[in-house]
Amino acid sequence: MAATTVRGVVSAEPPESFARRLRQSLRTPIGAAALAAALLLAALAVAGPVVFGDQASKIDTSAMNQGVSGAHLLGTDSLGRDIAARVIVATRLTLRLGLSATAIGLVGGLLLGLAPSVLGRRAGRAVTGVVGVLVAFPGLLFVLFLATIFGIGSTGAVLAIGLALVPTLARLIQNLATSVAGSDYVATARILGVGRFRIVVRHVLPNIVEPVVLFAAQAATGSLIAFAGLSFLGLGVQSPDYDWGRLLNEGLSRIYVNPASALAPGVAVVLAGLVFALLGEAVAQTGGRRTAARAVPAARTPVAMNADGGLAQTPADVDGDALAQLTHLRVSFPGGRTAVRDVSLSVAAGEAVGLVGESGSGKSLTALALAHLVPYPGHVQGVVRFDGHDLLADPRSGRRLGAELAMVFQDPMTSLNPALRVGRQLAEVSEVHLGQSRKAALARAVDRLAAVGIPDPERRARQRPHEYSGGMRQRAFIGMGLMAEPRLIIADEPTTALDVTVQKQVLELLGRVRADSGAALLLISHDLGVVAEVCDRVLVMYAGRVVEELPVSRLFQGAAHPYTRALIGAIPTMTTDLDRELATIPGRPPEPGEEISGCAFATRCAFARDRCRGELPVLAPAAGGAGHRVACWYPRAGDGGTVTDDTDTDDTDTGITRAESEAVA
Ligand SMILES: Nc1ncnc2c1ncn2[C@@H]1O[C@H](COP(=O)(O)OP(=O)(O)OP(=O)(O)O)[C@@H](O)[C@H]1O
Repeated sequence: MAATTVRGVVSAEPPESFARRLRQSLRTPIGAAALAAALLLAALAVAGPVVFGDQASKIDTSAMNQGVSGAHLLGTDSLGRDIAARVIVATRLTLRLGLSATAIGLVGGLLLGLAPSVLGRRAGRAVTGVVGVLVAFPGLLFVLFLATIFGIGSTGAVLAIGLALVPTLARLIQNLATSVAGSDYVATARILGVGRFRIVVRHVLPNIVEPVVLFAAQAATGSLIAFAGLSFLGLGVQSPDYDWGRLLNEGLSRIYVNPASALAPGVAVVLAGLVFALLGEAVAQTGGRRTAARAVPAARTPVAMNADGGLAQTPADVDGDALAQLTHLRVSFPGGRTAVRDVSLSVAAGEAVGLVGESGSGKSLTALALAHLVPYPGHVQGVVRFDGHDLLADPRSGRRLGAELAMVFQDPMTSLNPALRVGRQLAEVSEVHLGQSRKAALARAVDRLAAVGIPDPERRARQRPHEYSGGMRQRAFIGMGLMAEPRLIIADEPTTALDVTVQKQVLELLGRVRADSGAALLLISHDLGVVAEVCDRVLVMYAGRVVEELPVSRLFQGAAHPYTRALIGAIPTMTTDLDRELATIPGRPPEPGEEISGCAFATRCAFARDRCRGELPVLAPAAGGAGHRVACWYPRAGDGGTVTDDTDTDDTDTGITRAESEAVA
């Protein structure tokens, strides 16, 4: 599966980097203003009650209800207390209550937001459903409802406002967590058998911290205003305590006598809200710069692990020698989209098998099924065996995969967790699977980084992925696979995102790793040249099915399926005429949901006849010899090359066709 990326708000950079960018943001005019205002507010909250406390509470019956004057900048209240002093003193309580409510909202939001990532699918869905219902409830009504339940007063108001924030923050965190959960590095952690809780703490949380901070700043503004509202209505802070909302309430009754008594606390609420908004803006600027430049993986949902409806396995389907085996694999998605149809393949210990085909042919899903990683709501049927264990029948056996299966993804940027040091990520494998101590695991990580050719591995182990080049990241990721003792490496287009020289280094590294470890390889690639260089055997997929399987030695000379030959014909060579358009296969492959009767390639095949359009060809031994199977009614034979429309001369050109061989039989 191509590592599709979308722009998003999830942090893809490490915390230090975020802190550095935040510092830069705070040096901009908006940032500097936000920082200065926040410091002033904090100073007022800390020093205000100490300096102005007495003046604010001193009753002076000789100066009641006075207007603005030199002695009383904002006038006095009905007991002769100085309103300016009271507004300053109220800063501490107002901020304390507002921030407490925000903290409650944040903690509740994190708990509910991360719960679906930690709980099983069913419980997770229930939590998501509850949050969905709560989000639909109008916020203000929710606050009033809760305030009534918890009772009038500061504590009740803090609880009411805090709890009313929970659904919105929980929904946001759920969305962020889901998008991080779809990243390659979380998939890797799953393959490694890392528990859900640990994945959330180590991989998800550090990567959502940035947008959560941003939304928390906005929530603080909201709770400040909500508090002022509740106190104004008499549901919040009660006498003799006072916050800005309460002062506003008291001042409003005298607004015609002394407008400043009502305006001052109102202005204080607005200004404090602005400070929070400015701080949020400064954080947003930080994120804005990052999101413009960076991309994060598209959301994927939790791993589907289901056995129901699997096709019956017959004893003949089990290959005793296979390390990994798929039998009658079918992967479908809701809406009748079947992406993989009846695929059977096996990889023997130490063998290198290539999986090729156009984009969308089902290669990645086939490999993901083997790694137990088909994304939800994908439905997997058939038999998936690894080292004799039936992974679908016993999902827990998938946990065993961690040490024995290494997966290399296309995009090295998304394979490693951007928030963790590379050494620590590698070390996690040994800690989880080999039970090594932190120190020993780190030493092994350094050793493995050296083994994959990372220069100065000790220093590099302390760095984060963004400090590595693309090729180095891919090497480090391969090194991660070597932390345990992999018996199978699944490499999904491991070189596509790299430039040509680095591609060669990574392929050589894979070859060396295989030679050293004896691991088998399932290599997914668009590039037949790469597959021919690295693999022993090739399977060609088209529209979710394997249409040809043959030894690599026969690929370029003996391919029998018109599709395989067309793929070969489309490879430019040194003799390709650069003045002519490159060869392509006309038409497009069918969509996973499309009804296909007969051969899926028939509409694009120059040799298709009526039988091809009406009857599905199954994989059957080809004339080429042992290990060569083809799903075509009229397979080609000969020297390979570009498929041309030679329908008229078909029988003489292609040698023995299956139709003829069947007729002979
Ligand atoms: N999560 C999903 N939901 C729905 N359809 C999906 C999902 N993942 C893959 N598919 C569909 O399944 C088909 C096969 O996808 P897959 O990624 O296996 O193809 P591929 O051969 O690996 O392609 P590529 O070379 O582009 O990675 C595609 O048509 C794709 O649209």
